[in-house]
Amino acid sequence: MEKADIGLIGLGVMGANLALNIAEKGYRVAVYNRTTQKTHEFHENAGELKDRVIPCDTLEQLVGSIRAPRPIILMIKAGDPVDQEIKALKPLLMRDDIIIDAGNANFHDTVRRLNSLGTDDPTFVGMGVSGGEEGARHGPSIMVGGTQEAYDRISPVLTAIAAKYDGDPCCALLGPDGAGHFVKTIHNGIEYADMQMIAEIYGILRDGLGLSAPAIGSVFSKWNDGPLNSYLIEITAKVLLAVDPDTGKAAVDVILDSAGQKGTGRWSAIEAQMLGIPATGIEAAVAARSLSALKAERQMAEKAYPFGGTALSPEDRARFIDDLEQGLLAGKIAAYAQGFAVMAGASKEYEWDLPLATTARIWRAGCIIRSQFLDVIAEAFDKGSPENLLLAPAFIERMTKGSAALRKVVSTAALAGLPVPALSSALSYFDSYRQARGSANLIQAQRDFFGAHGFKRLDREGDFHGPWSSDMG
Ligand SMILES: NC(=O)C1=CN([C@@H]2O[C@H](COP(=O)(O)OP(=O)(O)OC[C@H]3O[C@@H](n4cnc5c(N)ncnc54)[C@H](OP(=O)(O)O)[C@@H]3O)[C@@H](O)[C@H]2O)C=CC1
Ligand SMILES: O=C(CO)[C@H](O)[C@H](O)COP(=O)(O)O
Repeated sequence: MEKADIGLIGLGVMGANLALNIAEKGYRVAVYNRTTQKTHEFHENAGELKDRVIPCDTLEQLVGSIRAPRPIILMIKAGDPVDQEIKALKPLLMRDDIIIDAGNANFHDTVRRLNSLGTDDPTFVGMGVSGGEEGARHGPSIMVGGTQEAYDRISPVLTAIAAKYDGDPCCALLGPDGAGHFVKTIHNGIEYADMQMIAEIYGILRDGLGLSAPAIGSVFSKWNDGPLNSYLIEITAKVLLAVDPDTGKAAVDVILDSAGQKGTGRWSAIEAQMLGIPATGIEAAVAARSLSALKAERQMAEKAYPFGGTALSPEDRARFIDDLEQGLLAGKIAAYAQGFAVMAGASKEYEWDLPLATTARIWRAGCIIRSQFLDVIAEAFDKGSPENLLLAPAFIERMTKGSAALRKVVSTAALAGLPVPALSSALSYFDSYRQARGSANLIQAQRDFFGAHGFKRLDREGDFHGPWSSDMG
């Protein structure tokens, strides 16, 4: 039997669709899944692509079915299963073979896995893949971390299966070792912030303006034709317009208001903190999901503190809805600026030389946060390396207009008692960032008072202590 060009382990949601995508692009793919029955069901259901799929019951069979040197994609649950699979594969593979971990790995694990391989072990590549089920099947965004040599060997198949934006594949080598998985993690952190801000706007429209789900769906649908145009806004409109077949109610109205999370958003916030880069939108979004999971406590708290806010009655409803659109755009700009700042910080810290314009370009199609807005970000990085996207000329005008709307949205929501943690964090980030003289001089004074930590002065060089003593009245 003709050997396969590539192997793939893990036929879950992502792996099965990625395997079909690979086969559709003309490659023969050998597949293996821990639960063997799934492998055969997958093969049986592969339709006209069946002839390009080689189902394997064992890892030995999988390795034997691929033409050497073998690229093997792991698309399984992140964490310990990846270590177990690498351990089982290693003795079966040669030095020139490549194991590609395409799951949502923590980049520290990727670096550790790479460092644990000896010179005679196979090559290891950490690869972030975004786009969910549909993206995996028809074209995801692919963020690769590894050596140029390994990338050159696997890029023909990766660029073939990746999403295309204006004909360009949304796939790139972003740096060595953990760079690809780091960028995917921050992609997800931005995804969290984007989704949270959209949810907050939905909350204002539902609880503040009293709009029904389909009416809110129509608002998002209209916004998708404007500057907010993006996959997330598009699916938000579709979700809000969908009907639950069992009850006839809006589908969104029968869903429990507790958000799940698998780790990448939290890792983004942790890495931002470790690097000392403010990423308040991502942090607020992660915390909001955690708070949403405290359903029982929230029910008790609502009894203890009955809703005291007032429902919104903006004199000009249409104008307020315009403010919501512009405010959401401003919040989104701040969140993306933070995400890119975290990547710039990591690039410096780990000497990755991350290509930020390329990163924005490969996010324009295929991934969950895809939008034309990323084209503007790519151009901003092409024109220079702004310290922060908020300083890029293309965003100054947008933010000047958008921040005024965001201020109205946040203040109106706060007075009405409606929670807007990510939107308000974006506004505070913007206000703090554009304030040349902040209030941290007082914090420095306090630190010096209680811990003799010292401070710098505005009017001379050096380290100083203040004129305070503990018995000061
Ligand atoms: N779903 C999504 O939208 C996206 C997911 N990802 C990432 O892709 C990876 C796969 O996700 P997804 O396809 O959604 O997950 P699924 O839950 O659909 O599938 C999980 C796969 O992992 C396998 N697996 C689980 N535990 C082990 C183990 N201990 N040893 C070997 N194999 C194991 C499962 O095998 P079995 O059938 O035997 O249980 C199955 O093939 C994850 O890292 C995920 O974070 C990345 C981008 C988007
Ligand atoms: O990587 C993804 C999208 O880009 C996955 O869908 C991931 O599971 C999303 O994260 P979470 O489950 O924490 O919401």
